[in-house]
Amino acid sequence: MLQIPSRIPILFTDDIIVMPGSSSVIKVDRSRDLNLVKYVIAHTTSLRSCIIGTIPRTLPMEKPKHPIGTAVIIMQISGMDEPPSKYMLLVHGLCRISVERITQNTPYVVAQVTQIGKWPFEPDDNIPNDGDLPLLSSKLRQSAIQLVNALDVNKEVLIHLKTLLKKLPDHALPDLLASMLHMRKDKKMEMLNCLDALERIQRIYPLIMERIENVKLVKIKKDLAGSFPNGNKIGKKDLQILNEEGLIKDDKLIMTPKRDHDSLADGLECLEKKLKSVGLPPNVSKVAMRELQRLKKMPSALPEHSVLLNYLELLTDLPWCISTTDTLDLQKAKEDLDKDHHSMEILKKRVLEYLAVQKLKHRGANIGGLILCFVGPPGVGKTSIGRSIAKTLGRKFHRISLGGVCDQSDIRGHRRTYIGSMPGRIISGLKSVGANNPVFLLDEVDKLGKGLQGDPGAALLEVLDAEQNHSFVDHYLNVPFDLSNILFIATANITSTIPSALLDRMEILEVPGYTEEEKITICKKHLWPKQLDVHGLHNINNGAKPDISEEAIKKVVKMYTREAGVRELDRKLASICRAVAVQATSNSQAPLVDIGVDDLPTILGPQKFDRTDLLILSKPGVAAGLAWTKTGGELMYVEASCMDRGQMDESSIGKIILTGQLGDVMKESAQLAVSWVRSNVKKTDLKGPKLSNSDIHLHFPAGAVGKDGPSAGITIATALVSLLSGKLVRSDIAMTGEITLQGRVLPVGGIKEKVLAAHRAGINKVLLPAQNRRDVITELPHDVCEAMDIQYVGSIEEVLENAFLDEVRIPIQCEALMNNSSKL
Ligand SMILES: Nc1ncnc2c1ncn2[C@@H]1O[C@H](COP(=O)(O)OP(=O)(O)OP(=O)(O)O)[C@@H](O)[C@H]1O
Repeated sequence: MLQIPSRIPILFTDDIIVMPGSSSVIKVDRSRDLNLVKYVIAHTTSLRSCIIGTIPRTLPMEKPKHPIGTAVIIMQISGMDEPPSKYMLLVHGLCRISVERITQNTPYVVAQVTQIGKWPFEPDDNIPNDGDLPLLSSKLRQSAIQLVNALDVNKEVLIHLKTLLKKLPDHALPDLLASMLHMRKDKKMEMLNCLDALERIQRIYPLIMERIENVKLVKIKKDLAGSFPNGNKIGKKDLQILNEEGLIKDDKLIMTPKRDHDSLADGLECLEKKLKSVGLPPNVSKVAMRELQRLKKMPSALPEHSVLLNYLELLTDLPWCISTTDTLDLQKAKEDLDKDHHSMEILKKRVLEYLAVQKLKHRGANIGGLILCFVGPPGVGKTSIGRSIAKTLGRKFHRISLGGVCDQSDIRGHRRTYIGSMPGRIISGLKSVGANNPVFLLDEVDKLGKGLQGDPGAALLEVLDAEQNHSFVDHYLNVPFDLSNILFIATANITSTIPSALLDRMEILEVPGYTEEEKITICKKHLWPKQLDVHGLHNINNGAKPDISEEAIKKVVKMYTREAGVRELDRKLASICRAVAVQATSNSQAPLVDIGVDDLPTILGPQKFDRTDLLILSKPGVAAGLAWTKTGGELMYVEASCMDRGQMDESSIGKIILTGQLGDVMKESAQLAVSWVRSNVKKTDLKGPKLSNSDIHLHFPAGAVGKDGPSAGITIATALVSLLSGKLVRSDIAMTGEITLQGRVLPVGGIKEKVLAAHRAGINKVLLPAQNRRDVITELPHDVCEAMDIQYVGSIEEVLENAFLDEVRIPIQCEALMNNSSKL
């Protein structure tokens, strides 16, 4: 027995009135309704267990005290979470409800409701089985079957409808018929508000009879059409004839279906013409024509009708043979790219190479689909250079944000078997740009999720694979579309979370963070003029344009931001522009035209960072390392401490305690460093605690941020040696490098980011693995190389030589090995 909960979430509907026993598609795009989808429907484990109420929206003056609505279950949900968010819900009506009171208004509406009646297929004891009702009901059932017989529908639909009409209990029949008939909203609302079963039958019966008449008339009209001079249009004279033949009542030809039918027929004709003119490939055209024929035979009242119509319209909207012409002027392209973005030389070079090849391709050469992937910290311009590449090439641009996408139908679309199904983002994107060779920016490809609904990464593989993507089949479209002309550009912060098969198909281009000098130039040339534009400050007070001094920019970069990219810097400039705008529009103050260092504290508040806020290492057991994170390089201190082993501990060696959310590789690296220290610092004359008698605790602040990778190896070893020797590590030195059991120092990644982070933090000396010398030469800007004292180390011994203020004499056991290690 169906029991509706007494408190259920409510969805207000505009045009749709859901009748009990019928299915409807509801569009959800208002914010409170979107919240309902996000917070309630998306969180249920099974969609069908989620019962909500739908209430038709009424005008304020006719608002009833206890509105009547329908309790529904959700059958299917589809849509986009990307702004502007929009969902389509396929719902099935259960029974009427009466709203007693609204108990919650935000973030979505919840109401206390009373259930009215039962589920259509449940026998209702309150309905009398003698008297007028069964009699009228059987008449209605016969008429409904007569109407269905008269309709021009295919055999299966006919059988289905007739079985349904025969099976339905008396009390549910009028509701189902009301959902099938074309009725005005107010009439349908009256049906919903009508709580008496007999009265419902009395209301629907004349409508069914009228519809039977209309269908008959349409048929007669069709038969007679040839004999009228106007073809399908019936004139006054013709009406006279029809009247004489008794086919017209009260001088009126009530033909709601006639109008629908005609406009529909016109629409279908138009659609057919379009399908023939958009250049569908032969195999697609065959499918389209077959579906069109099916559509023509289908009654428009069937939900599948609109599904098929939408599908065919999509076929006409897709750019099957529309493409933009590439601008292949290399010189101009270089100028354009330089104009939009400072630095980023590797990227620009690669784009120019691509253009050169494209130019040759036009002369007969051929290259496979190109997929570039820009990897780098946030705010370094990965997305915006993608946009500028499209502009340079003269192609359309479309951005697809993949962050958090965990359903493969987001990429490949939903199968068309359900109402409310939609194509995937690739096909939707092509529809919106209207050209088949756009630049598609797949943003945040490293944040693709994996959910119960399949792996979107696998779906992307098919999109990006040059071998397959010339015949990509979207589930909704169900015919192949050639994606090989699209220039795909992906962006990511890190490569480690990109599925390896996907990574394999992309050409990785690293976009490292900027140096201070680069940031200042970007600010002067790009960000400041852009912010002036955005804030309408290009022309304040007699053409004067606010200017910001280089010193002020430098201070904002150094003291108010600490980032690899320029996003925060951009935000700070926006704050400055807002302050200037306020002054420019207030009558009491003179407009601020030259912004200097002294204006910054009033506008931006106290500075956030201080060059001198580096840790002055005042205790043994601490060393500064350099870490690479997805937001750029960072200075990371490693802390080591020793304590007596616990009484209960029977083992011969002390424990190693690691804290600071370390990944597996980093844990192993810490163990390696400890083992090296244990095995090489034995016969010691060191003053600190003895390793063999102690538990070692290594901590990596900040504890809440996850860390991984082997590059902290030499820093951990240095911190331990400092602890054991009681000597301080130099405060002005930072290091990075992987350690081996033999004490060799191996190369690590992210060198540019790490050195820049040290530079930003005011550290002047860094220890880097000898094998990373090449990266420093090729990646680091000259001014940073000049400013930094970079020491290359091949063994941990060399690290220790450089890391301490006074020389630390460590009696290393296998000295010969250590001395040779840098040559290994
Ligand atoms: N080299 C540059 N020259 C000019 N402007 C730049 C440069 N680098 C970044 N910008 C500007 O910085 C802002 C942020 O860039 P963008 O949004 O493209 O960063 P992103 O690397 O895509 O970041 P995320 O990884 O967070 O998506 C943009 O306004 C962009 O124009």
